[in-house]
Amino acid sequence: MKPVIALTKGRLEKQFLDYYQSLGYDIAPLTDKGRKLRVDTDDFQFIFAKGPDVATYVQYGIADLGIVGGDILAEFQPDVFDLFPLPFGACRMAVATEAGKVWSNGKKRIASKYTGVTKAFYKEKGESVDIIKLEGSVELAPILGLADAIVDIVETGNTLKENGLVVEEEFMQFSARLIANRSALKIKREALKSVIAKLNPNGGNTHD
Ligand SMILES: Nc1ncnc2c1ncn2[C@@H]1O[C@H](COP(=O)(O)OP(=O)(O)OP(=O)(O)O)[C@@H](O)[C@H]1O
Ligand SMILES: O=P(O)(O)OC[C@H]1O[C@H](OP(=O)(O)OP(=O)(O)O)[C@H](O)[C@@H]1O
Repeated sequence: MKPVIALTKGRLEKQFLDYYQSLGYDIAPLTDKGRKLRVDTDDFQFIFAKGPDVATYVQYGIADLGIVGGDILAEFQPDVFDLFPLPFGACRMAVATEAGKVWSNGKKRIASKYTGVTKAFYKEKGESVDIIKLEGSVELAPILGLADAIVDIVETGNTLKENGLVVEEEFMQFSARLIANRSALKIKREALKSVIAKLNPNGGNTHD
């Protein structure tokens, strides 16, 4: 049985494919897959899913390995083994507000896709806030008056800038990560060891 890798669809998928190709793997079966969500290559079976679902497939052992953003691990804290960072998908978690925002004395309203991270961040600060969950385009919330600020990931800063927002505080840094199912690491140790080493940007020194 080939190892099963769950890959986050979209942005990380594209960046992973470049990385995977740079390691000498043939990416043709993965780029020519059409709408298929499960693809076999000579080395692996790949499944394509949204980030939080990648973590779920790995946690439940459907996938042996997963490629997922560190932001997803911070938000959902799945029970998986976090092997090592991969050299793509770099971004930061930040609080952002409208430029020149004047804070009132009331309880702040914070909009975010990352409600778990947001809650933990303000708890650590000892500040009580109202958190509003959004699914995307969170930069709209302060502009339209839904929230005082957002907590979101920032890469280039272009989305904030083009929407008149500025970073107030950055508090976490992420990249894509290789994660593994905990029991697969033990049971399929021999089969997984060499592929994990091959996917390791540091040449396999991290996990034995
Ligand atoms: N601007 C960004 N720069 C770098 N990494 C990002 C950026 N946006 C997202 N990521 C990373 O890529 C992962 C997947 O993001 P992506 O935008 O492809 O999916 P998504 O957030 O589910 O959005 P969508 O609903 O549009 O698919 C995130 O979990 C994060 O780790
Ligand atoms: O700093 P930047 O390089 O501009 O990147 C940051 C943007 O990228 C992500 O959004 P995404 O494109 O995933 O869309 P979403 O709003 O639907 O989550 C994130 O939520 C920011 O909006």
